Amino acid sequence: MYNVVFVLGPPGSGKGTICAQIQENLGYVHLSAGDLLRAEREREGSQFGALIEGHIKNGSIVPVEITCSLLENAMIANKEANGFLVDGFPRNEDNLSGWKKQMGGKVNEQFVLFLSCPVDVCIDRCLHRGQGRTDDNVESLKKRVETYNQQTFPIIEQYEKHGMVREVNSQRPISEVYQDVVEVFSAANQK
Ligand SMILES: Nc1ncnc2c1ncn2[C@@H]1O[C@H](COP(=O)(O)OP(=O)(O)O)[C@@H](O)[C@H]1O
Ligand SMILES: O=c1ccn([C@@H]2O[C@H](COP(=O)(O)OP(=O)(O)O)[C@@H](O)[C@H]2O)c(=O)[nH]1
Ligand SMILES: [Mg+2]
Repeated sequence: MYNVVFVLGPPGSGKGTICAQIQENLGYVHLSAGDLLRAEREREGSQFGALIEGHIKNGSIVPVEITCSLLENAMIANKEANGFLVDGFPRNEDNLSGWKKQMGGKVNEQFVLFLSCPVDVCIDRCLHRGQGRTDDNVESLKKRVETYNQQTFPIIEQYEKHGMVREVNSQRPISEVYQDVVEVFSAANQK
């Protein structure tokens, strides 16, 4: 059984930043669904490059079969990890049902780390992220936020109903956010 922590929050809430620090210090392996999709988009011979880029630019969600397989392959390649930080997934109902179908019997879902941050702050961070992403522009960001509000937040609410959500306010300096996140992990791993 793989231990899994889902890390969710609006675009720019700091998911990647916090996951990198957790990976560094707590032995979890960081799997960013967005990074895996961008790598697949660039992979020579991939049949999915154009489809992935279309969704990324449009702020819509790639079909779960593609994303989930990338995640599972990355988990298989890192069997020795204490657990996995699944960053930016599941983002909609299709993601959630596909994940349950493919991974249901293979994972122990520990909790959902929800980084909450006001949308205007998040958009501003993305516009200054400086990674040259094709979706860090005003037009794509508008669609990404809409997708987050309409499709991703309801997934967080579902997990909340099962008592699985740990919310941390990420509209604060990174060191303060990280401190609270470490406490969440400590509490979860004490059980
Ligand atoms: N707590 C924070 N305060 C200020 N800037 C932050 C904070 N966390 C992340 N950032 C910056 O905001 C941008 C988006 O962060 P990132 O981790 O890529 O977010 P996400 O993966 O949720 O989209 C990056 O440039 C990052 O350096
Ligand atoms: O499970 C996922 C994760 C990401 N994406 C796509 O990849 C984009 C960028 O996702 P990422 O998590 O990298 O963005 P972030 O929230 O970190 O800014 C999203 O808008 C989606 O189009 C997707 O389709 N499925
Ligand atoms: Mg990210």
